[in-house]
Amino acid sequence: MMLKILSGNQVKALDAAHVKLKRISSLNLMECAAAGFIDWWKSKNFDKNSPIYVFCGAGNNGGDGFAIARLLYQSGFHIQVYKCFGDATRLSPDASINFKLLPEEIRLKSWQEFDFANGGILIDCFIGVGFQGALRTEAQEIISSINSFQGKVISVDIPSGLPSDDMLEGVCVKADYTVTFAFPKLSLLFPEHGHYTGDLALVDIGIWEEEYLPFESPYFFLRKKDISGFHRKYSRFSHKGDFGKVLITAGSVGKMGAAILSAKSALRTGSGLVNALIPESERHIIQISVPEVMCLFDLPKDLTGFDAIGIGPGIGFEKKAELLKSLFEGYSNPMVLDADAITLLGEHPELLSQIPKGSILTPHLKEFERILGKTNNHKERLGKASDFCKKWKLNLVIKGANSVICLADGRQIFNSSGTSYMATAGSGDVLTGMITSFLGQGYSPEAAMICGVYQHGLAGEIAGKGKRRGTIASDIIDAIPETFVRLDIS
Ligand SMILES: NC(=O)C1=CN([C@@H]2O[C@H](COP(=O)(O)OP(=O)(O)OC[C@H]3O[C@@H](n4cnc5c(N)ncnc54)[C@H](O)[C@@H]3O)[C@@H](O)[C@H]2O)[C@@H](O)CC1
Ligand SMILES: Nc1ncnc2c1ncn2[C@@H]1O[C@H](COP(=O)(O)OP(=O)(O)O)[C@@H](O)[C@H]1O
Ligand SMILES: [K+]
Repeated sequence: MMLKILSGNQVKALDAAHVKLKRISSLNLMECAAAGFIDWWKSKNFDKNSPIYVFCGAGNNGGDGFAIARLLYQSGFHIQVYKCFGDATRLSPDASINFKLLPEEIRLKSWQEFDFANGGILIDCFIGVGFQGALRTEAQEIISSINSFQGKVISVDIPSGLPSDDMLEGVCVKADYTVTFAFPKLSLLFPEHGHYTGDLALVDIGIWEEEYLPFESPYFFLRKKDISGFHRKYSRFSHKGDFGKVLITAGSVGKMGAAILSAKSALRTGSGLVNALIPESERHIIQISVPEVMCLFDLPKDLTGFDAIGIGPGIGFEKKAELLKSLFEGYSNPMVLDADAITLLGEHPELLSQIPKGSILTPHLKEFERILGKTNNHKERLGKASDFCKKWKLNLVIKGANSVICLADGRQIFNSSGTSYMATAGSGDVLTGMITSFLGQGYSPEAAMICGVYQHGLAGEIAGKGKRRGTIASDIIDAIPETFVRLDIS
């Protein structure tokens, strides 16, 4: 089971059902959230001498803030709590109890008394998923002031002012870190909001995935623990035929790197046999750099012997629409379409209906526009992707941070692995090779995308750890085998 991403409106009902099931109080759950935050805090090793300012609203997000302030105070940190509400405001019941539990020494001052030129750490517990309507004037002022703070800002559950399921319209807190509870709120995964959310951490507050079952949502969050269930098991007697024979159609004059990267990635992901369809004039470069790959110079008449086909990286455009057509005519199993193949589909929409059902298209945002048209934002993009997948019975991987796997049945799965060090030429070619390889090993399109996308991100993390912005696509390939080790996949 994968973690469901619910809407902000569903959170109250989820919490209420959880509290009932576990026979605890909502106050216990708030304490659990605060304790989870403290665990994350400890993992960060923030400077013990740094002053900490906790900005609290009157709702349960503020309640989290009071509890966090108490726990940090007990651990010896220098805390001051600031209230973002007037004296006459009634606190939510749990916030009120946590307010009363605050030690006398760190009792509240009003946010207006705070000098935003201060340094240190500001914990933003002003507004959480209970944000509704348009921000009131004072709230706008508070948020703009928080954004003028010179130190680090940590938002609890969600940056205050960011709607949990929609695009930001007004102002919201710009956080360096967002520590969110139970599941990532949908809007935290939109690229447009990256500037506001900062680094994202997910804190488990003890709600099991089964407890999400009664709640409808097409969105899921893919984590490390989900991956092994999608993998095939091999036996001692497995032979190379069991690991699949794939065809990678990639590269052209001047772009043979794309073919090398995709083909090598397929091998490193476990394919038994990798054939590359390339221009004959370019054979030396690939045969020298990846001797394990066999080269073809013309599309074979019979394609049925291939367990999977991946097409697109660096193929160029000359006569390639015809190539796509021939592939679609000669092959009826799901294939992987990337890069130039996607651009060609944008120019030849009449080909969309001929793509084998269940195939996987892996566009980055620009390529996405070429087949699905312009979108104003990620929310709209997800909607268009869902309609497209259902209409054509195809799957999409919308690439980027938190790549989204869009399935033909409408489910959309956000990936959690990866690093910005992967924003480097050729890393998409690596993904094409990996997904094609899993498809060829007999994985369903869903399993191939899930394992491919997650492990691609994990390989990027492994490669990026030591090489940071010096990471190149070949480093990601070199790290693929280590991903099987980390996931304990034999
Ligand atoms: N038992 C629970 O329900 C739990 C809730 N938790 C926390 O509770 C939060 C949700 O709490 P609530 O539902 O009380 O809501 P919030 O505390 O997120 O939001 C309500 C507060 O925001 C203000 N606000 C809302 N819309 C506004 C607007 N347009 N302009 C200005 N101010 C506005 C309200 O006046 C109120 O003070 C979560 O984000 C999470 O941080 C966690 O403690 C986990 C357990
Ligand atoms: N900031 C990021 N965080 C995580 N992954 C990223 C990030 N930027 C890029 N990636 C990943 O790197 C790959 C880039 O693919 P693509 O844009 O096709 O590159 P190229 O065309 O150079 O091969 C995608 O899989 C994408 O998810
Ligand atoms: K907040």
